[in-house]
Amino acid sequence: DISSSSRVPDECQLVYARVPDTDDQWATYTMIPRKTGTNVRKHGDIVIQWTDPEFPNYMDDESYNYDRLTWNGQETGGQYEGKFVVESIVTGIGMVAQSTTNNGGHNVLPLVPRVDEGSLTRFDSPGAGATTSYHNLTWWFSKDLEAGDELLYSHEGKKTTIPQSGNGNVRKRPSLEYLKENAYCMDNLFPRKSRVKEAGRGAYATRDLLKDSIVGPVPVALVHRDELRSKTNHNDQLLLNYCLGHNSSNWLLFPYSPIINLINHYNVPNVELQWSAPPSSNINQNDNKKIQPMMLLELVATRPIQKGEEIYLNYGKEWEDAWWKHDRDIWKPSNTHYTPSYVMDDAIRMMRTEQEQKEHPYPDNLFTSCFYRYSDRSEDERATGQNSKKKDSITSFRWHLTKGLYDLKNFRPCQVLKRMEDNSGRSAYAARILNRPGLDITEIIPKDELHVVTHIPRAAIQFSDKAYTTDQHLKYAFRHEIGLPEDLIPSSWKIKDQPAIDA
Ligand SMILES: C[S@@+](CC[C@H](N)C(=O)[O-])C[C@H]1O[C@@H](n2cnc3c(N)ncnc32)[C@H](O)[C@@H]1O
Repeated sequence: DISSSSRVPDECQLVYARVPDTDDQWATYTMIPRKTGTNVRKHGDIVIQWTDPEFPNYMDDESYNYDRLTWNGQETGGQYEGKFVVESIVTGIGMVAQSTTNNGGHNVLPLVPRVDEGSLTRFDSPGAGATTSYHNLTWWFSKDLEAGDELLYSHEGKKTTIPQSGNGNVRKRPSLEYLKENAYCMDNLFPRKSRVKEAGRGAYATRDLLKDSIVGPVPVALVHRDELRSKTNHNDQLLLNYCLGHNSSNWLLFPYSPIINLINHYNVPNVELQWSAPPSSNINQNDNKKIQPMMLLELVATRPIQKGEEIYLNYGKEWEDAWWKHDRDIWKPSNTHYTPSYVMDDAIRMMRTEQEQKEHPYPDNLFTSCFYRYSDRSEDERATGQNSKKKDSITSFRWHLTKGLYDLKNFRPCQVLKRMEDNSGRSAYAARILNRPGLDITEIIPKDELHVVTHIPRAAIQFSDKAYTTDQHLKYAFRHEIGLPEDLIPSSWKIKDQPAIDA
């Protein structure tokens, strides 16, 4: 019996609540007025890259949306993690805020995530590759908001089975009293390096939390185990480590509210999970392309938690056994030379030309990319391209900054041909621009065209990791879902005729 007042502490600024007068729509609301340009929260979301997803055989249906939870990988910088398709799961604000297709109707915008290994390296850590390197994707307000306003982000292509408003109609602002009584606080947690060795990042309490109070809402999406088996790779998808499950069921639950995904395992936990309302038993498991009813768990404090304490969930004995086995018997340190792209970008100020790289190659796992928009060419420049009908025509373009050019979707492979100095004595480069999978059609350079761009500043060139070379693809990366107590698994989801998966 939790008194409603303990759900939303007075200082809470961000809440999750059912939209008034709807059955199944949930939204994220601000409890205080907000100013344009300020951050939604100081810390951002993590991003999980789902690489080259595959249709499980039995889901042989064109409309099956493996991308129902996701953004296009090129929006988060994940485009090179896979060979063909990369879907980015922006868990947190990217999923609990409503998306609007209403042009200009949004009031929050995302920044790009930071990329690093979070101190777990492949040379010395059994945890390498078991957690995501994409983190701290922060959001900012693009409009002033009043207390009680709903957060809306702009997302056209997002398919989703998570109940969403979709149409982006501006709804009546609920009263603060309604939110105080019915909402869940969503800023009780913040991210920081975990105190657990090898665990990566962790979740910490923003404020003192009472025993039995709700630490946060845990809306979950249904994911099938088959979706997480990668045929391209020897290993399961990284997403598995962020899912809740039990080996009596092939259905996994992916929690998607802010910071919840960062909670680590400890066998003396300070929180546990419970259903807010038991999931409706009429969920058609084999039909999860359809809109699923909202499924919501609650994270409850099992003892008083002090501000600044790390939050721990007991992932269960099976998870712990799997981890120790991994640590003792499976993991091996990497012994080949490796420099990730973000380290190289800090280290190298002057880019080498293709010619220079013959003598002085970059590490094998890297290549260079440029921020460039092919569709920015002027009429004249287009004409030169079209007139030279002969094969292997060379077209050239002078790089200049246009609005949105540094969006990650404009990031594409390029080969540095020449280094020059611009008028102010800074290095600038000429590079051949190449295609990659996933580009918009207007961005694809025709096969026989050699498209050279001059005057590219160093800042518009960066190192990229080749597909399947980053830590999340390591052969020995740990993979195991978080153990959900069996009594939380609805009996209709349990494996009946099929043998249980051995984990
Ligand atoms: C849901 S994630 C938790 C967040 C993760 N620490 C991060 O930085 O993204 C689960 C993963 O965290 C790591 N982890 C959690 N608890 C751990 C522990 N007690 N010891 C080692 N690794 C742990 C494991 O890699 C596990 O697969």
